Amino acid sequence: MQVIEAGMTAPNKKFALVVARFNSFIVESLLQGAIDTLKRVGQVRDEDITVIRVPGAFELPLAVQRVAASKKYDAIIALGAVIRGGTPHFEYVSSECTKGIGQVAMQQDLPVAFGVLTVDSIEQAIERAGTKAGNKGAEAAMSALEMVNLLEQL
Ligand SMILES: Nc1c(NC[C@H](O)[C@H](O)[C@H](O)CO)[nH]c(=O)[nH]c1=O
Ligand SMILES: CC(=O)[C@@H](O)COP(=O)(O)O
Repeated sequence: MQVIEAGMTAPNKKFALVVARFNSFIVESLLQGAIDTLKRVGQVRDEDITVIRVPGAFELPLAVQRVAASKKYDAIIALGAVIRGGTPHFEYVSSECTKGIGQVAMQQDLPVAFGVLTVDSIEQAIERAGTKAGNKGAEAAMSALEMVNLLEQL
């Protein structure tokens, strides 16, 4: 049996974090969690981390696509927080964001970690942005670190 899996340190890799500004009081915690993970776990240098900001989650896919096409980065981490309101708008924003980001990863053959919260309430968002349910930004960074190393072995 052969098992292929990868480590988490990536000291010579470049990472782009594409960050939605909407619900910034949540997303900034996701961003800090992601950056902390890249540096502390991945040993990624400060100069190898780039943050790109967009208005909201709906704009993430286009920016992620442009960043991927630049061929400047080894992985992308998309961060945002889509919080259900009183209309079906949540469904459209979250589905288009999710689908678009996934398509970029496949089309560009590049690790694109999904760190976008899609939650029913602010409380759920807070729980997943560094409190009792962890930090989805940090989790996305862990995925990016592993995938960068794994794809080099495939
Ligand atoms: N309601 C949320 C949004 N809505 C804004 C859209 O993402 C987009 O910026 C707007 O429709 C203009 O194109 N965005 C989030 O990131 N989170 C939300 O909860
Ligand atoms: C995800 C959204 O777009 C949502 O926050 C907007 O709220 P509403 O559905 O009340 O307009």
